[in-house]
Amino acid sequence: MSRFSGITDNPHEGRFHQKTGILLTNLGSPDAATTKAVRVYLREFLSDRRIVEIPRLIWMIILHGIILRIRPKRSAKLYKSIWTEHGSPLTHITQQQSAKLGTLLKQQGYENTEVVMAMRYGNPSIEAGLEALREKGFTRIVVLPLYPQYSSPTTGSTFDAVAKVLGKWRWVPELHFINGYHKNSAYIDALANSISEDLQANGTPQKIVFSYHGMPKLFLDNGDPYHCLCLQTTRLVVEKLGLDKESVISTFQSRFGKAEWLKPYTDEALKSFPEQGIKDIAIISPAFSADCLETLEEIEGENREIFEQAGGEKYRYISALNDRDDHIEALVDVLKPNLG
Ligand SMILES: C=CC1=C(C)c2cc3[nH]c(cc4nc(cc5[nH]c(cc1n2)c(C)c5CCC(=O)O)C(CCC(=O)O)=C4C)c(C)c3C=C
Ligand SMILES: [Fe+2]
Ligand SMILES: [Fe+2]
Repeated sequence: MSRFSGITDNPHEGRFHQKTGILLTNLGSPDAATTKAVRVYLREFLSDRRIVEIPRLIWMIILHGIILRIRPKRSAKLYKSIWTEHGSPLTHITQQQSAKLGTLLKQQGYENTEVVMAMRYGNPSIEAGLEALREKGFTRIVVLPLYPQYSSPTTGSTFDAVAKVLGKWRWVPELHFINGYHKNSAYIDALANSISEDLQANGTPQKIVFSYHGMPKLFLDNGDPYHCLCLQTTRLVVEKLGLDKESVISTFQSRFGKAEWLKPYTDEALKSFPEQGIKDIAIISPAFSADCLETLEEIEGENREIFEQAGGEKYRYISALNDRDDHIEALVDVLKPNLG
């Protein structure tokens, strides 16, 4: 058998058309909200060298000896609390985004495009997504990871997965990899719109918290730009809305393990607000392009409780951009320079 795979029924001229396949990716979820499915998912996720950088042998002992014995049960319970009739919110919303993006591209005149969604961990896999595009004859592929702020554990890891698959292909496609869009003006507009809609409906809170997914501080120290890109997104949204700088804060959530992560931590900030007299807040998570465990359970549930137990009175979560029209328009804007 050959080392490299290919489609062998090439109709010669037929495969050289200028069609662009778009692979829309996100992080991924377990296949079900069960301990077993979560264990499979976490094994793949936490074995990724971009996610956990501690020496391999030590990490494998910790992962298989401790974490995969304890965490799946706990995480499955959390997943159960957010699971819907369509399954994982993250997967379902990514499917909706993918369908709407495909339609909007066609409406805007990009007839020769097709969108396929894939997940970095779990299903549908990046390999399946790329294979589907190859089967359909796309020899030009744009990969758009739905992480506005580049980071090595997310965007970098998606690149690894794409490269691993394409490294086995005989005919490597013309590849465009979008490594972020944290300051794209249409993305900033969509965030600003979602905030101003909330302010109009619910009034202006004392503080707007921009809570980004965290990462070990060591990644920043070693050159990961994510922290700076997050702060830049916040600044641009604040400027767009003409907000007072003092009325917003950028924080980092979802700590994992004992090492120091990016600060300030969301939960600690929320706990400290009421004693400073800040009892009315709105919270938004711009790094999540779709609602998921980390927003629906952690921000909506756990963090609300922390704030209220500390004496907070009004707490509202502003949803991820999900399949809002202005979000899908922003994705088209991000894609445009790569559509040929
Ligand atoms: C272990 C280290 C982790 C790093 C570094 C990390 C970075 C990171 N993650 C996202 C986006 C998401 N993460 C999600 C879940 C999740 N993240 C980690 C760990 C790290 N993430 C774990 C172990 C989990 C699984 C849930 C759990 O068991 O607690 C999700 C949600 C997935 C879902 O199914 O809903 C997203 C999305 C970003 C943007 C990021 C960047 C620094
Ligand atoms: Fe994460
Ligand atoms: Fe920074």
